[in-house]
Parts: sequence; C-alpha cells; structure tokens
Amino acid sequence: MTPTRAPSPAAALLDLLLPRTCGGCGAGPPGSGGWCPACAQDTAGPVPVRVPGAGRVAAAGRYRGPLRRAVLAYKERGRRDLAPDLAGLLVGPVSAVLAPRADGTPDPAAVRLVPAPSRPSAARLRGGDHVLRLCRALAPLLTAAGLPARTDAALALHRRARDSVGLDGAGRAANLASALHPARGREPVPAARGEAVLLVDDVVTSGATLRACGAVLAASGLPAVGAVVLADASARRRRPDGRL
Ligand SMILES: O=P(O)(O)OC[C@H]1O[C@H](OP(=O)(O)OP(=O)(O)O)[C@H](O)[C@@H]1O
Repeated sequence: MTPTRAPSPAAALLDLLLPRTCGGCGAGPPGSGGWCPACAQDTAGPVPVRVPGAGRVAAAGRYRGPLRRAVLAYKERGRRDLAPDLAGLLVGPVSAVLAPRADGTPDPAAVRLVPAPSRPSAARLRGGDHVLRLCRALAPLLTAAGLPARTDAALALHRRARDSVGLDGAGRAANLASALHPARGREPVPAARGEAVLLVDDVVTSGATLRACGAVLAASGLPAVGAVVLADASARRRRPDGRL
C-alpha cells in the first residue's frame, strides 16, 4: 500500500480540535468505542484465521466494510486518532489467541506485544509506525483488563526493503526473508516466566509477514504463541498490482 504524505503539524492539530467521526463510515460523532452503532455491529470479532506456521491467529474481523475503511483511514489517510478505537477491537482477538489450551499449557501471566515492522520510508510518510502505535494503545487496555502487557518493537526492516506491492505470497516471503531482522542496538530481552509473546499486525493476507516475523523472533529466542491482526484479508485475492 502506498501511503499519502503525513499531514502537516497544523493539520494534525486540527485533527485534535475537530469533533471525531466514526472510524468505519466517517459519519459523526461516533458512539462508544469510536464507532457509530451500525459500524460497531459490523466490526464485532474475533475471527480465527488459519495461517500455517504462525501459531494461533485471530482477527478483529474480515477485511471489508467499515473495518476495511477504518484500517485504510488509520494507515493511509492520516486518521491516527483511530488508534485507541482499533486497539479496542484487538482485546477480543488477544483473549482468543491466549485462551486455555487442551495440552495443559498454563495461562499466560503477561503478554509482550511485538509489532510487525513497517518499512522506514513508509513509516515516515505515515507520520510514524502505525502498528507500533496500535500496540502502544492496546497494551494499557489489556493491562486494565487484568493481563499485564507491554510493547516491544523487537523487529525491524532494512531501509532497503522493497515495497511488497505487486509481489505474490512467495515473493513477499522472499522480500521479508532478506529484509527483516531483530531491532538493532539492543539484545533481545528474553520472555519472563509466564509471559506470552504475541505478534501484532494490521492485516493478514498470504501470512508471509506473520511467518517471517515469527521465524526471526524464534531465532532471537522469543518464540511467539501466535498473532492478532485487525483484519483478515486471507480470503481476498490481491489485484494484479498487488493491492487489496
Ligand atoms: O499476509 P501478507 O501477505 O504478508 O500481507 C500482510 C502484510 O501486507 C501489508 O503490508 P505491506 O508489506 O504491503 O507493507 P505496507 O506497510 O506498505 O502496507 C500489511 O500491512 C501486512 O503487514
């Protein structure tokens, strides 16, 4: 996806001052949780997503309708104010991924949220890393709900990582394999006893991103139990230009 340039400081200030509108349809003002009642109905998750090799994966909903519009508005159209509302949609998927297992694995006592990283150039154009911002909004919600959570930007993409637009699943996997690495400048902090590591991303399509991130985390001694994403686009076909 190609982001539009981040709004100027004046425009960002205006965003803060103007009444907020519904994340799904843009009509305002929104109801509780940042959504109008109709869109809230349509964004109710969680939905399990099958991503072989990525552990348990759950999404807040399918990549369509109000949720798709909200993700695009948040990611590409400068609606950074939607971070708390979108983070709120991830609380259910986190519970689903961490739900008790039949094999007797103990329930996690805490969770570490690892954002799937953006290309540095894309993050600059978007006015910051949108998935990292999402994690930072989600962590306090989980903590308030009784599951201590923190964000760990443990992964990064090389500056020269190419835009994956136009690549199929295999091409995306190859692009990521050469570009994804543990964040520089610090040793990975091992998971504390009882701490579950969870990947977070905005959208899952082929699953290449979640698998690649999971592989780098595991190689750093931080295996993830699974992932949560805002929207499941795995049933959609990318257009010939690679866009959804
Ligand atoms: O399941 P997958 O096939 O890996 O697709 C999902 C990934 O695709 C998008 O990122 P993209 O690589 O297009 O970068 P972007 O941040 O520029 O959108 C999206 O943000 C996910 O990270």
